[in-house]
Amino acid sequence: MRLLVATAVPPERDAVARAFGASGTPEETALPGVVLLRTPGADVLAAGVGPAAAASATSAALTAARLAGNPYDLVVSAGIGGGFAERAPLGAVVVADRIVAADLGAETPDGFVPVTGLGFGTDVHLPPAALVGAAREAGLLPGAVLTVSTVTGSAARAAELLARHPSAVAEAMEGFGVAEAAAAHGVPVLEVRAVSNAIGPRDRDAWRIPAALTALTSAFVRLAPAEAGSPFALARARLVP
Ligand SMILES: O=C(O)c1cccc(C(=O)CC[C@H]2O[C@@H](n3cnc4c(=O)[nH]cnc43)[C@H](O)[C@@H]2O)c1
Repeated sequence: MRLLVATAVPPERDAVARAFGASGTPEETALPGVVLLRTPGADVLAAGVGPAAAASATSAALTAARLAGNPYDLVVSAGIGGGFAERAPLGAVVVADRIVAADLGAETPDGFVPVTGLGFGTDVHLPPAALVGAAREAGLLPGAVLTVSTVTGSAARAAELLARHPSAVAEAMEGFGVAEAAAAHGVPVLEVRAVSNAIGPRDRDAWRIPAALTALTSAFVRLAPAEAGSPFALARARLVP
């Protein structure tokens, strides 16, 4: 199973790498357009914050692997995220059954129109149901995960997003970019987010980042061991003939 995990910042990257047995300072490999941390179970990258950086670095990694004759089987967008209150509490880990570009579109006098309503592209990617099911069995909470370029900072904006996406459990800033890159390469995608903060009025002091990073490591320990019966291995058996 060749697994690529795309995070935003180095603490998230290292939290994922720990689950794959990386300790100390794992070796970094610089490729054109991306730096990879190679661990025994996955290649992990820190792309920077936002969907553009995520898409760029993920695409660079996918291209390099394909050209080397060793393509990835699965790409996972991972990190911390905001959780919608009463759905995804602090410390919960969610898995996206829909990866949604929640603010890609146009504002009109009648409200937000998604990019698809303008006649362009797509605004949602669907991770394979088998993989979402395997993650649910491993204790992750499934639901739509919204990709936003601006962190939600008010109750009104949180309510607006929930009205448009009733199944949303969380928001973050990279998933859709990672998913666009994966789709362009024909590779399945998943998004995993550990909830560090509640979505709503901004209160940075209330973010629980260390606890979320610990929960992220623990979720990957459950998802990704090398044994044949692990969720990722089972998913690979279902996804890759
Ligand atoms: O300061 C630190 O130690 C630290 C460690 C790990 C991560 C961070 C970040 O600031 C990560 C930014 C990253 O987090 C996602 N995120 C988290 N909460 C939200 C949210 O409520 N709305 C949108 N995105 C959120 C996002 O994907 C950022 O890239 C700091």
